[in-house]
Amino acid sequence: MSFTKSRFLAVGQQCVKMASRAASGGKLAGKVAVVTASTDGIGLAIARRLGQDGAKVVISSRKEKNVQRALQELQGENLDVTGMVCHVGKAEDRKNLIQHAVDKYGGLDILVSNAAANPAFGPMLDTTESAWDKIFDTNVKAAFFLAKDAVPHMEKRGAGSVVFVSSIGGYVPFELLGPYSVSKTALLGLVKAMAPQCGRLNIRVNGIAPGIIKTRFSEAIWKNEGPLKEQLAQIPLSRLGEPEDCAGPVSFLCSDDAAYITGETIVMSGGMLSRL
Ligand SMILES: NC(=O)c1ccc[n+]([C@@H]2O[C@H](COP(=O)([O-])OP(=O)(O)OC[C@H]3O[C@@H](n4cnc5c(N)ncnc54)[C@H](O)[C@@H]3O)[C@@H](O)[C@H]2O)c1
Repeated sequence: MSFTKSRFLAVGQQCVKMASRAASGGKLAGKVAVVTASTDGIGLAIARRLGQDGAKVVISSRKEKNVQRALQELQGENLDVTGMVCHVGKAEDRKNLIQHAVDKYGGLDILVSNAAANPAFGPMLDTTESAWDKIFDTNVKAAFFLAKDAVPHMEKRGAGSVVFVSSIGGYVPFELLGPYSVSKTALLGLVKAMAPQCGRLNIRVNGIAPGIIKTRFSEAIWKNEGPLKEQLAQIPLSRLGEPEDCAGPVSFLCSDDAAYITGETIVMSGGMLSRL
């Protein structure tokens, strides 16, 4: 089957599933979720899916115009969403984002930490200290401190779910994305480090590790025939991932279906990780 035809069929199946999810009221009904960097790509798909599954969702990104565009799009789909600007590297923005969810919707049940920076592409030993700091401040430090701000509100609800967006690069580093890959390895550790203390508060902490997903981040691969062919040869499912391939597993992790899952990271790479 051609790539386009299989994608067409996958989209059709997704539409059928969306209709049945809406009809059932949604497995996240009554939950309040915050998703960072959610005006585009994987974050937007996650926000949309949590909303389709019944959650009230607070979206965010660094630019007001992107927040407004995404809000219009999601509200146009009849989803219960609000949004605000949040640069996750700024402590005040992180606190305001969590507080916005509590003020607007009365509490917080779900946090998806999706924002990531990647200013350095090239050999590991060419990494500058400022690039290293930016990557680790955004991808690791901000992710932890946002979760730390969220936990007391989840504790008040008696339960909660935190999901960190890592990468298959966290398991097997991409050679030319060294510091980024190490930051994603740190998130695998953060999931495990937070799970015990949070578990005693009935707050579950998990992660996802996407493979190559078709977003702006990976366009150097999918917009060029050579690299695309090379990568597809390593993916048993013979296609790149779509943002929606990440969204379903996140919704599952945040739902009661995953009530006994914590400290884990789910890989969605079309089988690629098993080949690396
Ligand atoms: N696309 C892929 O192939 C892929 C694979 C594995 C993991 N991921 C991860 O998925 C997540 C989403 O990536 P994506 O592919 O949708 O595209 P992306 O890389 O464009 O998403 C990252 C988002 O984070 C935002 N961001 C960066 N710094 C920020 C900050 N300080 N505050 C708030 N937002 C900030 C960016 O504006 C961008 O929208 C990232 O964590 C990325 O590392 C992506």
